[in-house]
Amino acid sequence: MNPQIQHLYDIATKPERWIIGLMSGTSLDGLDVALCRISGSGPATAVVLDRFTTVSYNDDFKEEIRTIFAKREIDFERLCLLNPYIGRLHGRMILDCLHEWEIEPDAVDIVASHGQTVYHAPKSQHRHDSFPNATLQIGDGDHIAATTGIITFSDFRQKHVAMGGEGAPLAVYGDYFMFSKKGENRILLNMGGIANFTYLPADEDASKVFTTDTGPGNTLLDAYARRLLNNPYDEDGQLAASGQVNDALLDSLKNNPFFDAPFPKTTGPEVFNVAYVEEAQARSQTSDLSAADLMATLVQFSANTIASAIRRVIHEDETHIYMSGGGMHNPILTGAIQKLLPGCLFGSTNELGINGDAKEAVLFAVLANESLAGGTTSFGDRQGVPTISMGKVSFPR
Ligand SMILES: Nc1ncnc2c1ncn2[C@@H]1O[C@H](COP(=O)(O)OP(=O)(O)OP(=O)(O)O)[C@@H](O)[C@H]1O
Ligand SMILES: CC(=O)N[C@H]1[C@@H]2OC[C@@H](O2)[C@@H](O)[C@@H]1O[C@H](C)C(=O)O
Repeated sequence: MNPQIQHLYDIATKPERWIIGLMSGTSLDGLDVALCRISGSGPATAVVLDRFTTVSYNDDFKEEIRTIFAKREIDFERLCLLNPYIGRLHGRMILDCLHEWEIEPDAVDIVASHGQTVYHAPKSQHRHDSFPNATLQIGDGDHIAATTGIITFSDFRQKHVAMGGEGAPLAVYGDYFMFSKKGENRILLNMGGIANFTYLPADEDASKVFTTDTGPGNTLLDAYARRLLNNPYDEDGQLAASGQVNDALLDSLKNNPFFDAPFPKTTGPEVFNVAYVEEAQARSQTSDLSAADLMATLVQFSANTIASAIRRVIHEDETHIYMSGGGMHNPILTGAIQKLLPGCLFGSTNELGINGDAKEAVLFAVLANESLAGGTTSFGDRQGVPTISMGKVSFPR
């Protein structure tokens, strides 16, 4: 037997695994690195988030990714070059984190890497009948494994697509395993570039849980913060707070079939981008709106679409909503959502033991753990939540 297979088997049978989860999201702010100690599997999964940091990307690198990100036409050579480049960069970032934490790489059992999404194309978006749902993440796992010497799981989304899903959202699996609670209806709301929520019913029935994207979270806010403020984001929603919501533009922004489509569904910055806003402005004759009013309207757009999606599944007051993702730090956004859902109890996943900024990186650690040591939970026979094991294995040598 290849000794690396034996090593993988030994990891799968350990009572506790050290797994580093990595997420590089649509906000392109940096690489989230979550060192987790995980025992058990399925609903018995227990996660201790031992260390967490976000390693910021420098401006040149962000610009480099933006040249190929969420665009229909790109420099194909750049895409090809960035695939190994990002893998190696993420590998080096892991080693730097471990050095800082004074942890030897061989103490870590597995790296679980999401990679960088460069294009997301569910059928509802690409509309080519003869092609399946599609999504593409780069930053190849072989390069992470070779750079760190740690067995790496990567490219988690393709199995979901292979089983008829859209490749996202995958949060349903991790949220169910980590945060489901008998007797309490829960909503886990993540506000990254794109917002999504997971519904966890009080009866803990796996065949009812799902996660759906709701539309933009911060992606439009960030795009306009770059344009209007020359900042990566509108810190604490300060610009938005100084403006007034424009109802004509808000209505025009909400005019998209994505919002009425059934759950679960996914989207991305391929749809919700500056061109989308400019078209909505042209339709509503609001192209000369002030920077502050535009930002206020964009925040309200995210808040309205998040709240109305959640309202479609909550039937009782006092549903607990646990927030995560960078949007939870924007008080104008969270304030608007709370106003739209007055009966709900708001908190963050920090209260459930997982730092909200780390939740998505932890998810990939949990998915790798499940592929190694679980795989027995059935999510029923439903579209969008296939019962699957995800991630491709890269050995270091
Ligand atoms: N203090 C703050 N005020 C306003 N916005 C903030 C603040 N802190 C973080 N954010 C927002 O959070 C974003 C980062 O969020 P996060 O890291 O969750 O996104 P992501 O993981 O890249 O996205 P996705 O989940 O869509 O892949 C920033 O770009 C910014 O918009
Ligand atoms: C294709 C892709 O990268 N989608 C991301 C993105 O960021 C948020 C939202 O859009 C979600 O669908 C997904 O990530 C999370 C981790 C998920 O799959 O659950």
